[in-house]
Amino acid sequence: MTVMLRTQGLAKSFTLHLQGGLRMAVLSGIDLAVRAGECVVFAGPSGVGKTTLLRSLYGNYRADAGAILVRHRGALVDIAAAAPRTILDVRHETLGYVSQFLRVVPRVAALDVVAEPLLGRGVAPAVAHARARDLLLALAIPPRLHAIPPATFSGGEQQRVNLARGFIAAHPILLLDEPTASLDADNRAVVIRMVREALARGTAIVAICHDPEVRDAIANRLFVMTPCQDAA
Ligand SMILES: Nc1ncnc2c1ncn2[C@@H]1O[C@H](COP(=O)(O)OP(=O)(O)OP(=O)(O)O)[C@@H](O)[C@H]1O
Repeated sequence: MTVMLRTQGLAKSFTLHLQGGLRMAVLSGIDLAVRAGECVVFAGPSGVGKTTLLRSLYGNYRADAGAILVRHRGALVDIAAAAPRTILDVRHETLGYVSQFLRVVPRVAALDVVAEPLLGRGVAPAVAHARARDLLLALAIPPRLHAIPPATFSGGEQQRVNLARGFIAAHPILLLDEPTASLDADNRAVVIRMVREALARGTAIVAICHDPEVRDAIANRLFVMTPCQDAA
């Protein structure tokens, strides 16, 4: 299958300004390849750099060295070297990210929060809202909550709104940060089904997932990380 995402020699360190500019190496020599229809889950001890790697893949952190190649409109774009405008373009069309927590926009109803990625692609509002409604219902968000801004929702409800928003645009590559952390068993099962359906459509998925049951259910492969050799 086509490689959708590949890193080559990726390195990332943080500069600790409050510690006199001390540099802390977190990632070095990371070579990762993820194919269409494959789910790779990061594994390794707490603090090894799983979140740092996921955020780097999304372009949130600037890499110190190496490449992050993403298949975008049939060509490979290096996220590590791309201009901000290009990164936004890649995120819009190709690279989705579902964080653990919903970034709540004040006064925007849950239904609109979920429909927004489709509306941004020019999908007709009736179609986008119908799809958003279906996803919210599948994730057990009842209709009475659809018109309410999610600011007051429970942690689990917010996470499910976030998942619905993350899955609605069917990005070819999806980065998932603890997609089931606040969910009960029924909703975990729904998320597992959504991930498997996305994989069957050919989506390439990279995930951080501490729940062993969910991990076993979605992972085709573990990417085992070990503490950076350069770390002090
Ligand atoms: N913005 C930052 N500035 C400075 N140090 C950071 C920053 N983000 C992460 N770190 C450090 O980088 C290391 C890796 O953190 P990261 O959150 O990537 O680990 P993780 O493997 O995701 O851990 P966990 O499984 O506990 O969530 C940690 O030592 C952390 O303190």
